[in-house]
Amino acid sequence: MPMSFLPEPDHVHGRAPTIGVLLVNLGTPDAPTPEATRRYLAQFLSDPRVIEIPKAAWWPILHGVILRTRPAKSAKKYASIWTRDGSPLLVWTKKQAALLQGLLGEQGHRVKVLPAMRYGNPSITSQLDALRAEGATRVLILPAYPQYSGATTASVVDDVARWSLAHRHLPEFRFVNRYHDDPRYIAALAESVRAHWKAEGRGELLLMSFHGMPARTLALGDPYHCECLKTGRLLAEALGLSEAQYKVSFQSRFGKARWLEPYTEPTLRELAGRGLKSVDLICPGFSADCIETLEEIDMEAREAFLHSGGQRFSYIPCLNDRPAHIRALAAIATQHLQGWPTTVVPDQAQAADLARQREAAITAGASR
Ligand SMILES: C=CC1=C(C)c2cc3[nH]c(cc4nc(cc5[nH]c(cc1n2)c(C)c5CCC(=O)O)C(CCC(=O)O)=C4C)c(C)c3C=C
Ligand SMILES: [Fe+2]
Ligand SMILES: [Fe+2]
Repeated sequence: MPMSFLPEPDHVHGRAPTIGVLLVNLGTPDAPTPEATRRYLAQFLSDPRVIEIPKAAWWPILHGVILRTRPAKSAKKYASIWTRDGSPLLVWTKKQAALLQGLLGEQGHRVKVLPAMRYGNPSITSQLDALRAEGATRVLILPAYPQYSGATTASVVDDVARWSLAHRHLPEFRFVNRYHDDPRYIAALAESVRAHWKAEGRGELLLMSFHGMPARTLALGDPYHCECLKTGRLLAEALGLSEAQYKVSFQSRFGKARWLEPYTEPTLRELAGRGLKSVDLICPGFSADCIETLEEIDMEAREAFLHSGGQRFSYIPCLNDRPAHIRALAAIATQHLQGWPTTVVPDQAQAADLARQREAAITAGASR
């Protein structure tokens, strides 16, 4: 614990309390350059939730090898997907936050929704500061990870806890741990697949590729693998697919250890080798397109499939800003906001008026 806490903002009497929602995703470099990518990877890969290797063993590898070689390679990949407005992951997360605030507002919930990144910017800390400056007394943390994992969801909780360590008057926090089997999320995925099939035609198989994790995390009790499989099964059911018509795989292996299997790219090669000509690929665990989907899947995995005998590779984009996705997020947020006074609060004069009317109605009722 620190010896003292950061100064509190001046108390404002009678200010309507603000309710904040923080939509958090993983994070991304500030620019597609080796320097910015190095800063981002250094923060990301120093997180003990992400790399579960004792610091004494990991530090020399991270600083001596990985941060000397990977930033330049990753920066090139980032450059290949960068947009005029910046990194796709950040662009989508900002858009989702704005749309979510708009939809919740239309539904009568007055909340302030801000985007945040676990690594890089805008940081969770800076956005919690911003909410605090606006007088937020309650904050719902909504990690944009449908499937819970220690590396992602729990790491967001760690960061919120770190921010809390520096403050005296804490807002009330709530956390969404998962929504991997939420019917509205599954329906949004199914709708996106059907729309894609309608526009682009339908492949022989739907491959559902999730971000991987070290295989040992499953044995250690991480529910991630199980939740990915359940999302896959529910999506297949929603689409009426038989077991032969879909498959779940795991991508983005990092390091030399075994990760969750089957691996996406070898699976695609194998399927092509066995004569599969046409595949549709969706990444249901990513709520926004990012380097892992746009580069690793839609460029690298596509090439691997087509070079192994496949003829048609059709990538189904992430849910991004699709209306059904925003509706799902709004429904999930609303469920977790229950009991908090999000509905538009009348000002004090109006409130007094309403109270008088109510009083009069009760008196009138009693005298009848
Ligand atoms: C969606 C869930 C994710 C899990 C689970 C996850 C675990 C995990 N990731 C790494 C290493 C890297 N991931 C990288 C990028 C990245 N990862 C996720 C999501 C999950 N990661 C996203 C959304 C992104 C995209 C970021 C972007 O800017 O677009 C990267 C960086 C890219 C690269 O250099 O390849 C690394 C590294 C580990 C080790 C891990 C589990 C322990
Ligand atoms: Fe990752
Ligand atoms: Fe990757």
